Amino acid sequence: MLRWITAGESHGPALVAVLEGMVAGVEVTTSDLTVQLERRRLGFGRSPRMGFEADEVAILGGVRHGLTQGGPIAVTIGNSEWPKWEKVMSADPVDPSQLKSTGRNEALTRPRPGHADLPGMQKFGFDEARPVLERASARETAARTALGTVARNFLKQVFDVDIVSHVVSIGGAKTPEDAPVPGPGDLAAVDASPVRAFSPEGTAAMVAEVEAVKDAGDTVGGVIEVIAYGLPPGLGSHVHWDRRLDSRLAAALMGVQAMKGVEIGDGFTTATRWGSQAHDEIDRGKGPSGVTRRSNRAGGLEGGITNGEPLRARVAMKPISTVPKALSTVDVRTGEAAVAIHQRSDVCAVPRAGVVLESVVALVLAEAALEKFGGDSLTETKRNVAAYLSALEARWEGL
Ligand SMILES: Cc1cc2nc3c(=O)[nH]c(=O)nc-3n(C[C@H](O)[C@H](O)[C@H](O)COP(=O)(O)O)c2cc1C
Ligand SMILES: C=C(O[C@@H]1CC(C(=O)O)=C[C@@H](OP(=O)(O)O)[C@H]1O)C(=O)O
Repeated sequence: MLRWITAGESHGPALVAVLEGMVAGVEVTTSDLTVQLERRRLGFGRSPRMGFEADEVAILGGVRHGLTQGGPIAVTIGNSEWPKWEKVMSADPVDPSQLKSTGRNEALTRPRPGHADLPGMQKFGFDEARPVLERASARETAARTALGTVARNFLKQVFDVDIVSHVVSIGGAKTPEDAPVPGPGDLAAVDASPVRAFSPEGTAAMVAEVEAVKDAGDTVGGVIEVIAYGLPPGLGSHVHWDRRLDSRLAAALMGVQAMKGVEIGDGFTTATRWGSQAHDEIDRGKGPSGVTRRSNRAGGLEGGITNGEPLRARVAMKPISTVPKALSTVDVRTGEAAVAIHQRSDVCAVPRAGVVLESVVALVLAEAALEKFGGDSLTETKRNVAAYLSALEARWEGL
């Protein structure tokens, strides 16, 4: 069983993350983590913090001499701004009426619509939003990205899997329907686009959209596609709802802040098609499992099991909730109508969210791979994979 957990506040000293259940012998270095954390800071529309946040990453346990050891892998990511926030995070919040000017340790009593602020205050009995927003913040996705890097390395070293993502749309600006999607080696080209889109037309349209939104003092969401190349058939299972890989991927993807919809393969479009146009017909072929498909509308999953085709998931992200243009709220201190608190914020985090989504997909796929193939060392897992794949091929011998 692979488990991952994170802790830490957005403006606390550091984020902490642990990955438990990874086999020994996976090559991973601090610089691998740094590369992915740097990618997560990319993108047109990112927050001012992403310009200076250094993501001071350290591996504290579970890796020696560049190899996982089979024990829990512990990572910390220091927050560059901690010295500036230490006082705010330790002091009692001050009633805004007692402050001469707005200050950082002002009690946050004007909850922001679209954030966890108000339901979190109600649920936990807080009279201001700071304790909620510190943990609800998507700063936490840095921790999942770091752990996802270990999972990504494992998948690459076992199966030569490549996980890529690209932005399909931002607001009303879209990649053209017939534009090619990135292949296994195209991640650098996607990252070179300011909005992490694969088509030049899509990039131009989305950059213009983000600029217009920013000028209007607004925020915007979009759709990201994640694709995993190189998976064998047989990960996940049809036998029970919580073993289905599609349900597990959807939970992990929806578990990322601001994600509001997940579509596997052609998803909602498939619901409009007739059956003869909806599925992926099978031919004998030279694929690793002796068959090929005429299409990949299912996005690589049938019955909750990978079928050997590229796995495709599209994820809808809502617009950033901290809208510069004032949103109406109620001040919980006075009960009166008010304008929601606003601090610095992303205008559009869709491009960088793609890197987070790749990481959570890597974690779920690594977990499913370890369930299917087991092993305590990378060598053992690889041996099990090789035996399985040769049994699949042998199925067709003489036919
Ligand atoms: C990578 C990333 C960056 C984000 N940056 C911000 C931000 O700067 N400001 C903000 O208000 N929300 C930001 N969000 C979204 C909020 O955290 C999210 O709207 C909040 O958790 C409430 O959404 P939920 O109801 O889906 O959890 C970001 C989300 C992601 C994935
Ligand atoms: C810090 C990150 O994203 C943050 C996510 C976020 C939010 O409300 O979710 C609000 C902003 O934080 P701050 O209020 O400190 O400017 C973003 O910068 C990060 O992704 O590393």
